[in-house]
Amino acid sequence: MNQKEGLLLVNLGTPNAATPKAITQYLTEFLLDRHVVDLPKLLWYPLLKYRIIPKRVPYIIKHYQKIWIEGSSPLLHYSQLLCNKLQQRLPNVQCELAMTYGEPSMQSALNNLSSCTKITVLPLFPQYSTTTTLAVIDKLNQLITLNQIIAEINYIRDYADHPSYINALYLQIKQAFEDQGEPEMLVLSYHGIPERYIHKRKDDYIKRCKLTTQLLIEKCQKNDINLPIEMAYQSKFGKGKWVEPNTSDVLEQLAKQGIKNVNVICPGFSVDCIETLYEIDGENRELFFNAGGKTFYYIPALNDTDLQVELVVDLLVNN
Ligand SMILES: C=CC1=C(C)c2cc3[nH]c(cc4nc(cc5[nH]c(cc1n2)c(C)c5CCC(=O)O)C(CCC(=O)O)=C4C)c(C)c3C=C
Ligand SMILES: [Fe+2]
Ligand SMILES: [Fe+2]
Repeated sequence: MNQKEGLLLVNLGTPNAATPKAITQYLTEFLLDRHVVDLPKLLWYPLLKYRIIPKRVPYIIKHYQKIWIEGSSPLLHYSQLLCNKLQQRLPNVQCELAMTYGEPSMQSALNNLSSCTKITVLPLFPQYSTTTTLAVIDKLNQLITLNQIIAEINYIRDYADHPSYINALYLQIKQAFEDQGEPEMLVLSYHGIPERYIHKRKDDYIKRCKLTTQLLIEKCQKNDINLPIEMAYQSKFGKGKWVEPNTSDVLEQLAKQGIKNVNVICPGFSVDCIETLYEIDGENRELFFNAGGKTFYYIPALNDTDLQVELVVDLLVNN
């Protein structure tokens, strides 16, 4: 039988326009998913619709507008560029992009892959989490049942400790240091999660982030990059307790302790998005300067670089 192979890249999702309507639609779909927020629906739905969304949308719309690239959200822009480059690099594999929330939908990507007999699914989250990766797997499994898909499906659970990923991050850091000079301190900032998910769901996300950090530090030290490296968690949302330390607190403390020059990299974000371009390179940069810091450089995500393309090729080959 003629085997046709497909690769399905899945990222989180993002508004399709920097307008109140599009942002409302995106946030509503995303935050109603029980993988993301697990409060009882009867309580959460009215709170989200009448309190959180009306407050959040006017706040983040300005941020989205500032970072918008060529008519689209950076998350979609870079994910699409990556998918296009992978298609050129792998002419015998059909490459498709989907988002867990919004467009391009997983249903449309599966329709496009309907002639494939084997599909590898790569959630673009280097560290597994029930809030992101499991949301992709559960949604896809529902669609597979609904559409009676019989192709062989392989999921890549995560790649937090994959040598090609660690090497790509290391090379991205090395390049930044060559271009900008080595800073006094490097901060690794990962997206946070509510602390209760670690125990309630046995989410091993924090373990996976710590493993990436440990391997990256070892890789840097083996290659004579010996500056102090700290890890922290960003993007806290809502009132409950999230994992710590918080990136903003760490940066503020560093500046107050007299550290003048930092670089920040966000290893958990495969492509740049509002959380890296605005929260880190906008808000946290300003906070660091206000606390006494002098130089702040955000090291870009792997995006559609050759490093990221080759990383995905390696993940596919080893699967
Ligand atoms: C309870 C709320 C949230 C959890 C849990 C959460 C986990 C989580 N998110 C990412 C990656 C991304 N999140 C992004 C945006 C974003 N995240 C939340 C909330 C939770 N995330 C919100 C409300 C938003 C929207 C922006 C905002 O209002 O601040 C994005 C970027 C999307 C974009 O449009 O650019 C990414 C990527 C991970 C990896 C993660 C858990 C590990
Ligand atoms: Fe998030
Ligand atoms: Fe944020």
